[in-house]
This record gives sequence, structure tokens and C-alpha cells, in this order.
Amino acid sequence: MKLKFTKMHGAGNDFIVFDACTQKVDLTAEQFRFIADRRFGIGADQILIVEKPQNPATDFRYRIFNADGGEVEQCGNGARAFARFVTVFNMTDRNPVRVETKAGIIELRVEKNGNVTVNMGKPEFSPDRIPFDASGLKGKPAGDDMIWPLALELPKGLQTIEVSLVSMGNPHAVQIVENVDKAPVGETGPLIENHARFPNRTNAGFMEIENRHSIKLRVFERGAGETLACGTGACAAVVAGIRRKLLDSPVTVKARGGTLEITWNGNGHEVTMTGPAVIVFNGEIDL
Ligand SMILES: N[C@@H](CCC[C@H](N)C(=O)O)C(=O)O
Repeated sequence: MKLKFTKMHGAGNDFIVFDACTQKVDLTAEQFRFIADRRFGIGADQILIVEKPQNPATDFRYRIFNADGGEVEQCGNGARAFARFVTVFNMTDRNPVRVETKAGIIELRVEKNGNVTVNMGKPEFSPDRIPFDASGLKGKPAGDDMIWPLALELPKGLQTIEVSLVSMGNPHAVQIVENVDKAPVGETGPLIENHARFPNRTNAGFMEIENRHSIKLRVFERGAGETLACGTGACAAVVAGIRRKLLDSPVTVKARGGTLEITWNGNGHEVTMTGPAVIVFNGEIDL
């Protein structure tokens, strides 16, 4: 089976995009893992499948698969890549584009400079919406937010960290660190991702606050490991910072692969994200 694909990235978070409107794309989890493999396959953090709409109120449906083969609800950088993909390849003349994801409908606008602005919807915070098993735990109020203790079993002993919980359709545990470059992302990221209190696992964000309108962020992503940027992670970190009264909208998020601009006007409002979406090359793979 030969499939045409496009390699893209959004601030260094990289994707393989398949157009399932013009070719049949029916891949197993094993095939997704192979394609995402950086040595034996093409290499990507996530694989995106663009499909015809199922919901008449939308222009497309798009599905997201992590490098580990698992399907997920939402992907911020991927959403921007999707919008650029359907625009550049003339699959629609709509702008904004409405697309159905596993987490619901989102709206995307391609700007004149090629950047994409996405309405990422309303964040959610209650433990059952993450989901997070809070049984026996006492959250600590911080501004409008609730901070939850998370015990990690490290080789040097038990360490308890404090995280804000945010769902952007997908789960995020965000902690504040003094210096993001020295944060133990590789060591504690997998422990947070697979912590028993997150039944669906989680993305783990490490945020350094530079000032009320700027943060540095690293994210250890569920199913992909540390990526150069995470769009939903950027939204989750900014929302957590604003709820904790440490940040004010708009906020510039500096990831290792690029910069995203996030706005949020507080509880009950939708989050918007603006950032780049770049086509790297087109190819064909014989599976
Ligand atoms: N890179 C993404 C998030 C992709 C999904 C995530 N790893 C998850 O499992 O929820 C982004 O830009 O948001």
C-alpha cells in the first residue's frame, strides 16, 4: 500500500499528514509506530489524518495519533498544521476553517503571514474531566486554581511535586519551575505521564515564568516524549498561570522550537493560540 504524505512542523513539533479525502488511510497502531520512528520510518511526534467531515457543521474531520500509535483527543500545533495543509493544497477556500476533532469542534484562521490562529475552546479543571484520581488528596487553593500534590518515586526517594490540572480536550499536569533548562524533564516526565492517578496518562508541563506576559515551557508529551513545542501544553500552562494570578493575557510562550502567543480572558472563555505551521516536504511511503 503506497500512501502520499506531507511532513510538517509547528514550532518544531513535527507531524506526518495524510490526506484521507483522496486516498484510503487505514493504519494499525503498529504502522503508526513504524511511520513515526525516526530511524526506521519517516519520523514524527504525531501523525495527522485529514478526513471528509462527518458533522455537517464542519469542513473536515481530523484525527491525531501519537508516535506510540495511540489516538488522542487534541493537538494544538497539529491543528495549525492541519489548517495550513488544507489551505496550501487548495482543499478548501474557507477561512476560518471548522474542523471536528475527538475533543470537539475547533475553528482555525490562516493569517496573511502564514501563521495560524486557533480557537482552542474552553479549558476544564475538575479532576474527573482530566481525568485525575483525587481520592484521599487535598488540593491547595492558589488564586482561582487548585494545586494538587503528586508523589513521584525517584531512585533517590519519594518526591512530591505540585501540579495544576488543565484539560484542553487532552490532559495536562503543569508545574512551575525556577529554571526550565535545569528542570528534570527527562527524569520526572515519564513518571508524571504514567502516574497511577492519571488513568488516561497525561502530558507534563514545566513552566518558568519570566514576567506576567512571558513564560518558557518544556513539555514531556504523553505518547511522544519531550517535544520541541506543545500547543495544548502552551494553552494549559498559560491558563494555569492566569488562574494562579501569576500571568496576564496575552502571554508569549517560548518553547525550544519556537514561540506561540496565547490569549485567555479567564474562566468561561475560550483560549486562542497563534503560531507557525510549516510544510517541510512531500513524499510517498510504501507500507
Ligand atoms: N503536540 C501536541 C499534543 C499532542 C497530543 C498529546 N501528546 C497527548 O497525548 O495528549 C500539541 O501541540 O498540543
